[in-house]
Amino acid sequence: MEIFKYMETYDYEQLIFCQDKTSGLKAIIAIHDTTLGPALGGTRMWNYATEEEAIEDALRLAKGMTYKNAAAGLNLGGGKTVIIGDPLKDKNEEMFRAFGRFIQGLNGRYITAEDVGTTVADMDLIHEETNYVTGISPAFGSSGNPSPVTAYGVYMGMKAAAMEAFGSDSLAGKKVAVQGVGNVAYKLCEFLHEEGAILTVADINQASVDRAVNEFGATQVDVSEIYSQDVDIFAPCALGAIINDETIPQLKAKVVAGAANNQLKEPRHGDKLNELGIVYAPDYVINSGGVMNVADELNGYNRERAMKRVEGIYDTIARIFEISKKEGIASYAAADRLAEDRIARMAKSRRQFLQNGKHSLTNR
Ligand SMILES: NC(=O)C1=CN([C@@H]2O[C@H](COP(=O)(O)OP(=O)(O)OC[C@H]3O[C@@H](n4cnc5c(N)ncnc54)[C@H](O)[C@@H]3O)[C@@H](O)[C@H]2O)C=CC1
Ligand SMILES: O=C(O)CCC(=O)C(=O)O
Repeated sequence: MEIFKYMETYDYEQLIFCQDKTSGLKAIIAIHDTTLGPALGGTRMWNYATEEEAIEDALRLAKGMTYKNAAAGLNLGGGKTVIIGDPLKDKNEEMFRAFGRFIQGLNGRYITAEDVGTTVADMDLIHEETNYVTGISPAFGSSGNPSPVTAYGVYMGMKAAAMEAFGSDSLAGKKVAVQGVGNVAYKLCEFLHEEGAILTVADINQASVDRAVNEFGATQVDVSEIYSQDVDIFAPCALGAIINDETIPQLKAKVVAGAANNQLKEPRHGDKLNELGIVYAPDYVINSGGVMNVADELNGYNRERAMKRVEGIYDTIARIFEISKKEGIASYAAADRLAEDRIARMAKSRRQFLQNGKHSLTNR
């Protein structure tokens, strides 16, 4: 991989490698764009097969956060960290504290949070060394685990997508197939069940499935059968790249709305959904409740204020469908346009401010 070429092509600002021999820390912090503010994005811990794979993941995820934060209306840029290692075997206190010191060294350019493989307890360790961390324990006056809030945002976004597809945002009686019933989807299923939706679930973890079956009357299907269920809504809440050439022909659902990041294998798969008249709620918008929640900590956490912002995901998704129809583009492209326009407007207004400042200085 030619790193500088890649960074130049996709406008990355900074890539930082952090190594600590004592703890075994090998972390890569990618900062994509800080036009809107400091880069905020979680830390993923994963057993990457190669260093190149880890770098690519960090870069790809950081760019995703630029778009997610911009579309969410946050004054934050995009960044992400990957730690190379097995989250079940390789974690230790020194590792997260060493990582905290590296973050502190960036003096606020990057703020971290949880992601796959990291927990609130890990964030608390980072917090021993730096304040540039969110998603720490409620004991510190913070927001804690973001998953239930993410789930509420997905529920709101799913309602907006139902409005678009069915002319009503009521999910009562709607059949929903949920792929993966982990932290986010468990809570999503609770919201859906309370409203009277009929649930079908699949997960590689039988205990997670059993919980949804017992508590919400869900029907279990094999993981390979979740795409082809005769349902109204497909909610991907596990893996990325699950909307692809193999799965699209299987879909009977009229709506795709779920929590998973990077759902489209390639942009053309979003175009295909659009051609088929399947309403797709763009992933980084519908799942932005988590980041809205942790970002609220930066102003002194207020649950009510955070939830109010998360509720707004309904309107943002509805607006994206409007842009999509008006411009004749797929919803994923409309979401990108919304995010890019906001960044461009802010960059312009900042430039004007700087120019004005410079003129007044020159005139003195
Ligand atoms: N937790 C949060 O606040 C946020 C989560 N997301 C995304 O939402 C998704 C879910 O996140 P969490 O619930 O936190 O993760 P999780 O790890 O708690 O849940 C994922 C579930 O998917 C299951 N799974 C894995 N492979 C599967 C397969 N092939 N078929 C069916 N199920 C499978 C796992 O067993 C697990 O139960 C992820 O893509 C994550 O990146 C996005 C934004 C925020
Ligand atoms: O939700 C979080 O914990 C942090 C934000 C983030 O990294 C994400 O939304 O993917």
